[in-house]
Amino acid sequence: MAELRKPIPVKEAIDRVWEQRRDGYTEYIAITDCDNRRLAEDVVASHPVPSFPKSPYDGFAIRSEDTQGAGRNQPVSFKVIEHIGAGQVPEKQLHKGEATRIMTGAQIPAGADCITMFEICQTYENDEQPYMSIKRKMDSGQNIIEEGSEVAKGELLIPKGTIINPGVKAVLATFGYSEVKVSKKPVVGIIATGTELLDVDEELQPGKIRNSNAYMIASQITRSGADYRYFGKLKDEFEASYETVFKAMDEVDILITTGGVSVGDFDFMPAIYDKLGAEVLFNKVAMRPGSVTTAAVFGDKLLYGLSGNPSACYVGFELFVRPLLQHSLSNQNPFLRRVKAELLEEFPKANPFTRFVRSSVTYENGRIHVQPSGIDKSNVVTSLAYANALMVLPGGTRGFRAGDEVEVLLLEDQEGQGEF
Ligand SMILES: Nc1nc2c(c(=O)[nH]1)N[C@H]1C(S)=C(S)[C@@H](COP(=O)(O)OP(=O)(O)OC[C@H]3O[C@@H](n4cnc5c(N)ncnc54)[C@H](O)[C@@H]3O)O[C@H]1N2
Ligand code: MOO
Ligand SMILES: [Mg+2]
Repeated sequence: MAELRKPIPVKEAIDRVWEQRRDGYTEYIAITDCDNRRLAEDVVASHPVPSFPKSPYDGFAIRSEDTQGAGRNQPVSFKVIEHIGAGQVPEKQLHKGEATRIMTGAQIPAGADCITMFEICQTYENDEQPYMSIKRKMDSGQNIIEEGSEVAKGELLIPKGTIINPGVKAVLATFGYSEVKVSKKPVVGIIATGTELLDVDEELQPGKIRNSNAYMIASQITRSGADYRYFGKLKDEFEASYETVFKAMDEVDILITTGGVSVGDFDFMPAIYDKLGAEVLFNKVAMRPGSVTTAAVFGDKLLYGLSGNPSACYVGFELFVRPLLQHSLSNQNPFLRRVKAELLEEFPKANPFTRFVRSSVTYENGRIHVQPSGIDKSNVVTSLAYANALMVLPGGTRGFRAGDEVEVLLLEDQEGQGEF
């Protein structure tokens, strides 16, 4: 008789692998290459921004006290003593009745305490000496971008773990990070098992299928920010499979196999764990799909035996592998973000085990809607194409109606959350 496995709750299975998490390594890479990587250190302002007081407009720098007598019929005149553009440093200090012609982004000259825009100034010349006049009073500090008004030196700007997007990059460049310290991508190995598997470029043959899981897992690994190494597909043969698994463990941080973990006559993964002497953390989880998902520790590395059934394999990766990769990439919120959504169509199946339904989340009029993205069977591959979420239907529930509120895990969200 086939071995009877005792299912453990999903949360407990996640806790068991979570205990095995490893901190990742860091590396420096060029700022041009760091998109979508995660910062491995806090970005702290090494200087104030701006680092000098500057003009927000093209106009004139003057002393506000010189405008006190100005009015609609009372222009006050200034002698223009210098002319500077952005990048030039003013050389002259302003005294009573003097102005500097100044462009946007240029440093404010000593003595000046406000900027008047060109649009409110009259300009003229007298004996080739330029002058300007204005007909309104100015306040001290008016139209001046003060040193440090945006950011003070020493301020924490972006915490470690943040994904580098265009805005983060602008900040990195502002503070001179030509090289950026990022979390090194962990390397995850992939082995597909199954005598029935054809390569993606092979014609279909009787009884055979193309290996879709290896490509799917590689893509999930990439989506979660890690690197993968593909060790190929193996026939269901014990010795050769054992050798490949044993050697692969040496070359990766985490190893994933797909297929061969159940109780079939050609499911060799359990025997491989045995021969390795790996400590099996679980081999049955109270969930659908993916109940056969297995995790084991070999040396200081985790070995995942994901199901061969495509949807079960997919869900197993997202629930049990992804959070550890996120941790090693220093994401402070390594778990999938969970939100509430309104179910758009009925889901009549009962759920003896917690069910993770491949689903499509849409946003309409500020509300989150969800519906299954296709056939809800473990062996189905096509429903994965439109899945951007997993609907979580707790074990013991008897089916759901359209309009019910359900929880969903967002698969393409970058923020995540702190707990499962
Ligand atoms: N007597 C029992 N039979 C089964 C049980 C059980 O508890 N008792 N569990 C079922 C469940 S649930 C699942 S899920 C599957 C898990 O099977 P395995 O993980 O052992 O995977 P395989 O047997 O190798 O393959 C299952 C299925 O998936 C296809 N497959 C495999 N690899 C790939 C791939 N790389 N790309 C695409 N499809 C793949 C394979 O052809 C099979 O159809 O076991 C149930 N049986
Ligand atoms: O491990 Mo299976 O996915 O529950 O059909
Ligand atoms: Mg099997």
